[in-house]
Formats: sequence, C-alpha cells, structure tokens
Amino acid sequence: MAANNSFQMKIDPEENGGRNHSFSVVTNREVSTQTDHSMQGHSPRLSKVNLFTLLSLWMELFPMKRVDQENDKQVKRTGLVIVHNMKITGLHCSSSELHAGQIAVIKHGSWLKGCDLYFSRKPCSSCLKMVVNAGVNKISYWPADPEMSLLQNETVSSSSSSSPDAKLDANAAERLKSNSRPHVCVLLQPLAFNMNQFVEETSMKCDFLQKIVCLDPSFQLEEFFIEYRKQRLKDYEKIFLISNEEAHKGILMKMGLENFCENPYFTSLRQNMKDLILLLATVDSSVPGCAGYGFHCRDTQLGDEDRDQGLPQGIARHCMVQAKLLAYRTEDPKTGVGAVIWAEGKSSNCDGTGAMYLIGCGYNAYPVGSEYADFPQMDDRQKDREIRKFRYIIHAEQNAITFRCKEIQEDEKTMIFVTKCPCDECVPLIKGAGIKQIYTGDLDSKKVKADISYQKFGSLQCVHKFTWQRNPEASSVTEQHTSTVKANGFFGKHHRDFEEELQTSKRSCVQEK
Ligand SMILES: Nc1ccn([C@H]2C[C@H](O)[C@@H](COP(=O)(O)OP(=O)(O)OP(=O)(O)O)O2)c(=O)n1
Repeated sequence: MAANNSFQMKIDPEENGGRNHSFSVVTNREVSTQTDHSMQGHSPRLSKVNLFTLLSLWMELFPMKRVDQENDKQVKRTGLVIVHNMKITGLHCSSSELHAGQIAVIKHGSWLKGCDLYFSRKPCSSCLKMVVNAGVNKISYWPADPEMSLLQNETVSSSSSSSPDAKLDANAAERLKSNSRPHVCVLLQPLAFNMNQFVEETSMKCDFLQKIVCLDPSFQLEEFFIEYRKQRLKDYEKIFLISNEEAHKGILMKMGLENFCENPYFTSLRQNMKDLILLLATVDSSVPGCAGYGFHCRDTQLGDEDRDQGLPQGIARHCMVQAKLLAYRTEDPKTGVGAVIWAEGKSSNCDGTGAMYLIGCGYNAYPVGSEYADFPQMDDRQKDREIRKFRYIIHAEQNAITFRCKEIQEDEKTMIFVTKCPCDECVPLIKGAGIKQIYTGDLDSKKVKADISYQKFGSLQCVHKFTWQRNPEASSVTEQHTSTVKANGFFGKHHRDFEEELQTSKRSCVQEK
C-alpha cells in the first residue's frame, strides 16, 4: 500500500482500480479542457488540479462579516470548488450557519452527481455522507487541519488534545472514505518548473501594480511587493499549513493519511503545500489591498446611487484574484488573461459569499478540442499576419460567457472581473450578455494594435466600469506605504481583519476627480 501511494509515483486511481484508496497523489498528470498537451517552450502554467485546489483555499478567505468569524471554533471555515467535466460550476465557502458541503447540497442538489469537489479542508462526516450520497465522482481535500478541527485549541474543552467529537468525526469520515464509491483523496501536483518565479515576475508586471507605477513614479514597486507578499505568506502559512511538523503528522494519521507521514513523502507533501501557498500569496499581492488603490467608477454620467452599487473593495479584490489565478491556465504563449462572472441575488443566502453566486469563469485559450500547434501563436511583432494568434484565441471573457454554469438574470446585478481591459471583440459581448458591471484594469484602454484593439471600452455605456485606480480620498501610495510599514499597521493585521477594515472604511465607487 505504501509503495502504491508513493508521492513520487504517477498514480491514476481509476487505472489502479483504486477508487477507494485512502489517498492518492497525482504527479505530472496534466488535465486540460482545451489543448491537452504540455506546452513546451511556453511559459509554465498551472495544472487544473492545482488551479482548483488554489481556488478552494482562496474561497476559504472570501471576505466575511465579523459575526461569521465567531462561529464554533472547532469548525474551521472551508472553501469549496465544484467541477463538472473539468469546468468550474461552483465557488463556495462555509458560512456562520452552514458548512461548505451543506451549501453544495443546498445549491446544487442532484446536479452534484458526477462532479469533482475540491475542499480546502477535509469535510466533516456530516458533509461527506451527503456529498457521497449525491453521487459525486471525486472529493479532494487540502491535507492540513480538517473542517472539524483536530488541532489542539484552547477554545476546545479538552485541554490536552482535540475534542472527542472531532476524533469520532475523523473516524466516521475515514470510514465513509473507505466504503464509498467516490474517490476521496488528496490531489496535489508539483508546480511546473519555474512556476513560482514566473508568477512573481508576471505579478509585478501586471496591470494593477503597473498602474500604480504609472501614476506614482516614486512608488517602490519591488520593495512594496516583497513586503506585502511576505505578510500575506505569513498569514496564509498560519491558516493553511501546520507549522509544527509532528503536529501535522499527527493530524495526517488521524485522517487516515499515515503513508504521507513517511519520508520522502512527508517532505514532498509539505514542499508542494508551501509552493502552492507561496503562489497564492504572490497572486494576491498583485492586487494589493492597500496603497490607496482600488476598483472605482469614474463614470461622470452616474449619480451617487449608481456609483454606490459597487462592491466593497475586499470582495472586488477577492474576485479579481480568482481571475488572476485562472489566468495562469492560459494557452496564449505570451499573455494570460482570466475572467470570472458573479451575480448578486435578490437576498443574502446561506453561502459564505452572501448573495453572490458564480455565473462562469474562463481564461484565454485556443478553441476547445484543439491540439497544440493547430493554430498560429505569434503576436503583432510577427510581420506575417497569417501566423498571428489573434484570430484563433478565445478570450477569457468569451470562455466565461460561453461555458457559464448559470443564466444571467436581467433583474440581477451581474459583474465580470477580468485581469486585462476588455478588447473591442469582447465589449459588445459583455454588454449584450446583460452584464451590469466590469471590474478591470484600464492600462490598455484606447490602445490600437494591428489585430486587437481596446478602443470601445472607454466609450462603453450602460455597463458600469470599475477600473483599478487611486482612491481620490486616500493619501499617496508612498506616504501610505511608508507609514504602514513603519507603524506595522495594515501589514501586521490578520488578513480578514484587514479585509473587513477595507470593506467598511472604503466603499468602492468614488468618482475620479
Ligand atoms: N480582456 C482581454 C484582453 C486580452 N485577452 C487575450 C486575447 C489574447 O490571447 C491576448 C492578447 O493580449 P495583448 O493585447 O496584450 O497582446 P499580446 O499578447 O500580443 O501582448 P502585447 O501586445 O502587450 O505585447 O489576451 C483576453 O482574453 N481578454
């Protein structure tokens, strides 16, 4: 068994006849919707499995109201990604009243049949039995402290270890795992070679940070970025990694993952986890939640009421980071773009995302089913227009609209978050689809290139544009940065407090002066 579950081995649980294996690790097994191949010679890209895992972690951090944080301390907040036919059909997180698995059952019901579920924590037995019953295909979870926390915790009555209930729950979950039809496992893949370095470089060059540089030439980009990421990394390691290795092994044992406790598997497991956490912290830092910048509406035609329809900055940033993660699945050899569409329902619902629910998401890629080298890949620098990529690549927004999992309702607020300014091909699509708000960067706005131009965005009417820009009410970025680092203010705060502070203090839409 130990050899079969080797961390270094390429394991296909289905081929192994091992649907019920206690765990499996898939290494170097790329799963793609579109061009199903490794794109040698191109920038490294995220595997689907890692993208879903990262999104599940990120969903755990969806900005929440303070009251939700006072939840039962034994139950950890959990993020969840629901995938059907390798396409994301749900992004959720637990709320003060409901666990992520319960929300999945409420929101998706029998549509869960055949889906793969990625949890940011091993779900408790109550959730596990319901999603197993719904006929899901696969359940993957992040191998740290489970939803029903097994960590020693001062808030838990038993002082020496986890509570008896948590232990009973771990045993029941283990039994459900072993006796159930779906494959319940830990799916983590090593990142592509140089992936973290690539993400760091592209994050610093991204439209959001570059806009700050454009508007404030004294902005110390690198210094700011490194410091901001350091803090995010510290926060996320605290949430998603068990710092004490022995405690981590103890939890893995209790979750039935004893084979992960042996070396070299344990070291590899932790390294994979740390690499993914670093990637998350880096991507998060490319849309920084301070420095006086945010998504603001500068449409002078709008009244105050319309401008106030914007999302709290913490939520807007959160959705943009989702889009940024998606962009690292791009098939464009040069420019990765991600898009995610959310809608706000009429009333707040049971989900940790409040009234917001996912409509669809995507990244720029060649048409579904195409193979690498089926289509041209060159850009404008190539004189021969025949071999340029632009007429072949499907844009992030186009994929998000095409493969949406829910319909866009005329009477609801639907919002698209896209990591790059929508081009002239996409602007009419977004408007025609009934999307009411666009959150994006406008660095490329008004640009005209030979095969792609960004002229229509500026004059787009009837869709509110929330572009990344300086909040006119905030002090300069340099002042803020210096004072925050010196005073250890924002930087020293826990991410959620920080998000909350942003939400309450700065409502988004502020007219550019
Ligand atoms: N809102 C947008 C904007 C662009 N794209 C995609 C379509 C192409 O895959 C790629 C084009 O990006 P650029 O306009 O930046 O063109 P290049 O990739 O050639 O880069 P540049 O001209 O900046 O060097 O991005 C997208 O999906 N959604």
